[in-house]
Amino acid sequence: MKIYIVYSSLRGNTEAAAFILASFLEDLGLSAQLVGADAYDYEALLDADGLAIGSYTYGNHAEIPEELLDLYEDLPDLIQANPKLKQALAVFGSGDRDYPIYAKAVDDFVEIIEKSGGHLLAPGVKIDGYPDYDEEIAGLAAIAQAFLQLAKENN
Ligand SMILES: Cc1cc2nc3c(=O)[nH]c(=O)nc-3n(C[C@H](O)[C@H](O)[C@H](O)COP(=O)(O)O)c2cc1C
Repeated sequence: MKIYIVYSSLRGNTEAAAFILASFLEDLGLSAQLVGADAYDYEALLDADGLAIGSYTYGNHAEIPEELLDLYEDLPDLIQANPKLKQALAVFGSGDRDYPIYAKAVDDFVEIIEKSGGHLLAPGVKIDGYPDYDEEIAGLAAIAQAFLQLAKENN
């Protein structure tokens, strides 16, 4: 099962979450390819079996960072073009609870996936700063478990 984790991280918090997710997947016998937003490749995702998106929240209006906008805009097409990926999507990302709108990029990615007919394997995971709260780690673990479940169903 080819799972891609496409993420962006300015200060390392979302990156840490991406690494944690990748290590959970590995522990379950699944392999994940970590892809920084700058190396995002539409063509590669046409062949993917799963995609986890990691996005921090930025800007004056709790925005998706610019480097992830291509992926955001491509998602409706990708979901239509790759039926495997359509069934195997997940979202996580770091924010800061002190901002008026917390980790909205996670909500935005969840929304575009659902609007495009994509299936989220597990609820979006919002992470306050560095991923160290139990519920955040549990959310990432739930994503990994859901990928494992899917891999079993498809075998
Ligand atoms: C200019 C600026 C704007 C931000 N706006 C938000 C925001 O609206 N909502 C939020 O939850 N976090 C906001 N943050 C906080 C970051 O999302 C937070 O620091 C996060 O941990 C960064 O993740 P990273 O380490 O993966 O880059 C903002 C940070 C900066 C510097």
